[in-house]
Amino acid sequence: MTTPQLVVHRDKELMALAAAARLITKIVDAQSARGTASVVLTGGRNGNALLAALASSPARDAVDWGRLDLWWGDERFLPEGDPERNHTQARDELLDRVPLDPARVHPMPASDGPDGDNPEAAAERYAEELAKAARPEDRLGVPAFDVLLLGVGPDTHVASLFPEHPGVRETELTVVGVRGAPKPPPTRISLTLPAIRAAREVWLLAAGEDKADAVALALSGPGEIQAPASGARGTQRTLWLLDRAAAGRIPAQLYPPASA
Ligand SMILES: O=C(O)[C@H](O)[C@@H](O)[C@H](O)[C@H](O)COP(=O)(O)O
Repeated sequence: MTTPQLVVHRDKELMALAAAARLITKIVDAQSARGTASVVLTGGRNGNALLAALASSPARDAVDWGRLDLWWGDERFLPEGDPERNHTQARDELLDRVPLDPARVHPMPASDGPDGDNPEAAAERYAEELAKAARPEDRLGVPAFDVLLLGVGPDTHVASLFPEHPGVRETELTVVGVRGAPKPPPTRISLTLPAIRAAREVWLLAAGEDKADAVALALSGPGEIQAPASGARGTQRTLWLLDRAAAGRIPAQLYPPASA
């Protein structure tokens, strides 16, 4: 697994702007090399701040929006259009403002969809959608995402994989239903760590003093069951995008020398 790389920015606003610029460049490079790009979005304040920064970036339309595949790392299992859904928030921040190809935008199922209020069935449906999009050479029946974004919770959760919960222990399925999540709402759908680890690059976003303990813990080597963020690694790159407040308790030997 790739060793985590750390980049520390002055504050959360600058982190969002810099992460958005980084993502634009990544997508442009992928589209130039392969004619397409795929990104997995995350919910939460930092994930949404990145999308907002992307939407207002002067370089925004360097991206060929019609050749971008968008997936989600997790979703709150609520009715379509619910303001609490990550998909709804992503649409408000970015998706409804750029000319995406709707066929290439893959929201996770809603609780009023074909599977009703059964998160396990909805998770299975999403796993099938991922498998259909995967190429023969992709591992696990998951496309090799160019960038998979993850916010990091104060308990070191990523997506909807919480410490010591069943979802973080899953080693076979690529998508799981989550019940009784400590972070409301309690019912969710989430990629599993094996699916997350199929991504070329995994970028973890953490800003604010309330994340300092989680960042220090996740980087200091406990297992992924106790600290799910520590198991979120890309096949080519694992990048932690932090602000100084969230980086405040990282062990000295890990603190990047050239931090902003
Ligand atoms: O559905 C969700 O809530 C997210 O996917 C979740 O994993 C989030 O990214 C983290 O909880 C960090 O959230 P903040 O960035 O708001 O702290």
